[in-house]
Amino acid sequence: MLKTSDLISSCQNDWDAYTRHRFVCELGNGTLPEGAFRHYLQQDYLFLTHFARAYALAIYKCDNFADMRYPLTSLQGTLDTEITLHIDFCKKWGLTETDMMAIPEATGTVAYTRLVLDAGQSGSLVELYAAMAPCAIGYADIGQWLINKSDTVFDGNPYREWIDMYGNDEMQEAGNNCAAQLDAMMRDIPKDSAAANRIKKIFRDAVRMEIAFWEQGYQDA
Ligand SMILES: Cc1ncc(C[n+]2csc(CCO)c2C)c(N)n1
Repeated sequence: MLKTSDLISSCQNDWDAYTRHRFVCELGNGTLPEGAFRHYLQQDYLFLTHFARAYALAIYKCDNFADMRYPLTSLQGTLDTEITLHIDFCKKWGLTETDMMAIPEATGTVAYTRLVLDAGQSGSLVELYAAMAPCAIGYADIGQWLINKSDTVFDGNPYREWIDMYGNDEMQEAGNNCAAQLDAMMRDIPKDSAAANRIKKIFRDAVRMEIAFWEQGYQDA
């Protein structure tokens, strides 16, 4: 039966390009140009707005109370942890929340978020989760990798809070829960079925969007 690990291995090159991207390495050793990080943060604020809507859409698509708990908890995590940290970060970098709301969405932000929302609107709940999974699983993987990487700089790294947030236990748990939820939903889908191929394509497209999201930080800064 189809598993999250199959989705990753079916696009391993793209997965590695996403989770080991130059942007990630430069965050880790503190050499990322400030403009690239500022641009990323601004766009990520807008990204998270739509990602929160996608969790709300997942709640809408659930047909029982028990299933609603997973997207509800994730939505709360996004609002309470990630968005709060972004707002604090932005203040530190001289941007208010009003400034951030007024910034136009970059094309990569529009492309990624609308791809996720379209997967949910036009597809099933499992397809929506497949589009959302690279986000939580990938960032947990990145956070843990950076925390353990020998050349990661902690003291004096301007991006340290970012590393600490994505490397902490709560994020690891969020990544594991996301994979477990997806595994449970794909339990009855045979590996080489048409349904499996559709899910693999959605997952891979979202991974490609994550790569483009890192890239746009450099291009538009
Ligand atoms: C482009 C982009 N991709 C992934 C994340 C990480 N992230 C967003 S929502 C969420 C789930 C738990 O809150 C996680 C881990 C990000 N911030 N920006």
